[in-house]
Amino acid sequence: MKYTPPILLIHGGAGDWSKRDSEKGLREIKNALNRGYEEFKRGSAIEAVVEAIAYMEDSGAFDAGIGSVKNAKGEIEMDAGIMHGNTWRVGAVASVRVKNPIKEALRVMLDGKHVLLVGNRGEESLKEFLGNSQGGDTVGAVALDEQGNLVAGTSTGGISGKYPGRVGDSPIPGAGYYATPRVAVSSTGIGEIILRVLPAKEVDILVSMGFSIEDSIRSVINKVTEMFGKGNIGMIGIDSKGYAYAYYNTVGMARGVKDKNNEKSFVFEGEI
Ligand SMILES: NC(=O)C[C@H](N)C(=O)O
Repeated sequence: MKYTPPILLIHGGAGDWSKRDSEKGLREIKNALNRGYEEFKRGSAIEAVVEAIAYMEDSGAFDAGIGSVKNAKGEIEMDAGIMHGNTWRVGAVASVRVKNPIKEALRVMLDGKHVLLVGNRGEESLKEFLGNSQGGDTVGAVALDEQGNLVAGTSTGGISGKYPGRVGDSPIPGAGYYATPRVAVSSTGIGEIILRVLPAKEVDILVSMGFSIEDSIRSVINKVTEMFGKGNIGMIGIDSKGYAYAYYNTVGMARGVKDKNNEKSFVFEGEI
């Protein structure tokens, strides 16, 4: 459906939400949506995306920030990335242990020298928060502001029991997120599949060929389902005209959208 900028569309992960606290997930999606949307008053799509994701990292209801799942050694290692579509600027961090990985990713993007930094570089330790995982899922946000800025970001604790040092799709542009002058997209699901398919990049290619954001996201996810079966991917996306869409092949995906006149959020059925 078409929305009026400024628009914020977020997700709290695709997965089996029948086994999680979906009411809490939905409540926290609404809070994150409102927290991020506030930023449009003073900031741009960048601040809206970062603050919505930082809220979800701090919530504990999702597999990101303090809610991150643990690796095989019982430690938290998080990945995050952000991209500003209009300028192709991008910043990401992988295998970090900081309070808000999305803010670290933003620092990498604003610094501009590199795209992806790996490992801890002496930031605030998350040790005191270890063990807060409530089994939620990866978080992401996409936004289009009134100036036409398209921004996408994703943040995750990865996959429970992963090998130490494992990096998923979430900090990789074209996989866990992607933004161009045409679209902003965030993915969630099994990183080992998403890294093979690069669905966020594919959505931009399809939109550049003239397909709608809805058809593009649907066809990429249907392709993943054909190749790898169900239960492994969800995506949200927005285009430069304000068309927004969310789709997944899992049992649910926490998600929500907000503009001046609309606010919607769902975990299970519901059309963005
Ligand atoms: N739940 C997720 O979306 C996990 C994330 N895509 C990863 O594989 O690291």
